[in-house]
Amino acid sequence: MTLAELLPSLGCAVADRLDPAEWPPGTRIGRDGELLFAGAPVTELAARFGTPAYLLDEAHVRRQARAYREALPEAEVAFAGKALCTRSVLRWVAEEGLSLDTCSGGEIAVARAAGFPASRILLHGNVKTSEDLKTALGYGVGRIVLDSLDEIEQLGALAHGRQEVLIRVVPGVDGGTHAAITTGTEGQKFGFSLLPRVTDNLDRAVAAVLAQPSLRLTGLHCHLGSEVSRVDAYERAARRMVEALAHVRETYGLELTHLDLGGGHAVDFDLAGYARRLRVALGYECSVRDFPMPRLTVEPGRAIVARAGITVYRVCAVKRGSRTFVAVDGGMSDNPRPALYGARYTARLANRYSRAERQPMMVVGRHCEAGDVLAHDVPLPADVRPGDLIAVPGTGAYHHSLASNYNQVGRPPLVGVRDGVASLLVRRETEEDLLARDVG
Ligand SMILES: Cc1ncc(COP(=O)(O)O)c(C=O)c1O
Ligand SMILES: N[C@@H](CCCC[NH3+])C(=O)O
Repeated sequence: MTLAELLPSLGCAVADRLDPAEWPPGTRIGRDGELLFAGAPVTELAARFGTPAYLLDEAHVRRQARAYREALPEAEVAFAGKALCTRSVLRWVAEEGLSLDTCSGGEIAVARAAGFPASRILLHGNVKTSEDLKTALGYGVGRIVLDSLDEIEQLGALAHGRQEVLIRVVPGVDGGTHAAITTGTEGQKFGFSLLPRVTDNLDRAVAAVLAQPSLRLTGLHCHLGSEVSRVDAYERAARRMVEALAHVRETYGLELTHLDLGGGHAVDFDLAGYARRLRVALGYECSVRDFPMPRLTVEPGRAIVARAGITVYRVCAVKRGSRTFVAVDGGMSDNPRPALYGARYTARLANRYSRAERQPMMVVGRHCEAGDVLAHDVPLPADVRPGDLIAVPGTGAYHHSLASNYNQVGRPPLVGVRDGVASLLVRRETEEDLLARDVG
C-alpha cells in the first residue's frame, strides 16, 4: 500500500501538516482542524472580516526586517513599498529601522501619512511625473534615483538647494527570472547602459547631473529584477557596479559614496550567503581599484512580506467535470499573479478537519476569464463543499498592491494579526467606493 492510499485511513494526519516553507511559522492547525493564523482561528477572522480577506502576520514582517538588518548590519535596508504599501506596514518597518523605496507620489503620500522619516525615503521609477517629483521634493525625500536624461533636466529645474540623487545603471546581469520582471539586462526600459556605444549611457547621465547645480550626485543604483534566487547574479552585479564607480571617478574625478544594489530577492533567498558573498566581492573589487568601500543599500520587498500573508476565501461552488473546480469568492482581482507570471500557489481547507481522500483540484476565481485560476491541481479533500474556507499562503507581497476591482468586485480587506489579536489595516472596498469615482 502506498502512502497516498494510506492517508485517508490515517485520518489525513500527515496531509494536514503545514509545510514550513509555505506557511508563516506562527500558523498551526487547531483542535477541530481549523487553521490558526498568528494565534487567531481563521474561522473567527472570516466571520468578523468576511471573505475574501488578506491576513498579515505582523510578527513575521518584523522578524524578516530584523533578519535583514542582522545579516547586513553595515548596510541600509530599504523596504520596497510597492510590495505592500499601507500605513501600518510602513510604520512597522520604520520601527524596525528600515528605510523605504517608493516609486510614485502616491506611495510617498502613504509614507508621509505613516510618518515615515523623509530622509530615509528613496524615490525610484523610469517615469516620475512632475507631480511625483513635486511630492518628493515637498516631503524632502532623502534620495531620488534618476532614470532618464529628460528626468534629470526636469528635476534639476524643480529642485532647490542640493537634492541628493543616484543614477540607475543597467549592470548587464541576468537574474534568471521571468522576462516580465527582468530589469538588469540591456534592452529593457530601466536605467542607463554602461556600454559606450549606447547613446543615453552612464557617462551622459553623469554629465547631465553635474550640469544641474540643484542636484548632488552621491551614488549608483541597479536592480536585477524580482524573484531572483541566484546569489551569484548579485555578486556579478556588485562587481560591475564597483567598476562603474571607479569609471566615474576616472572620467569625472568624482568619488561616489553610495551603492544601491536594489532588491528582487526571492522568498527562499539565501540571505546569509548573499551577505557573505557580497562582502567578499565588494571588498575585493574596492581594494584592487583602491576605491573606498561605498555605503551599501539593499531593497527587499517580497522577501520581507510575502510569507507573512495568507488569503482566505469562501467556497461558493464545487464543479466535478473533467477536472474538479473549487470556485471561491475572490480570484484574479485579488491575485493576478498566476495570470501575469504563471505563478503557482498551494491551498488548503482552513475551517475544519476532513478524513476524505485528497484529490487534485483547481481553485478558481469568480471572474469572467478561464485563466482566473488561483491554485492548480492542489490536493483538497473530496468532501470540500460550499461554505468551506480555503486558505492560500504566500500572499503578503504584490497581492494587496496589485489588486483591482475587475468585474466591479470590491478589493478585500487587509487584516493584521499579532499574538492572536486581529486589527483591520485596510477595510474592504464597498459598492459606495466603487461608485464614488463614477461621476458621469
Ligand atoms: C528599484 C526596485 N527596488 C526594489 C524592488 C523590490 O523587488 P522585490 O519585491 O522583488 O524585492 C523593485 C521591484 O522589483 C524595484 O523596482
Ligand atoms: N509585481 C511583481 C513583481 C515586480 C516587482 C516590482 N518591480 C510580482 O507580483 O511579483
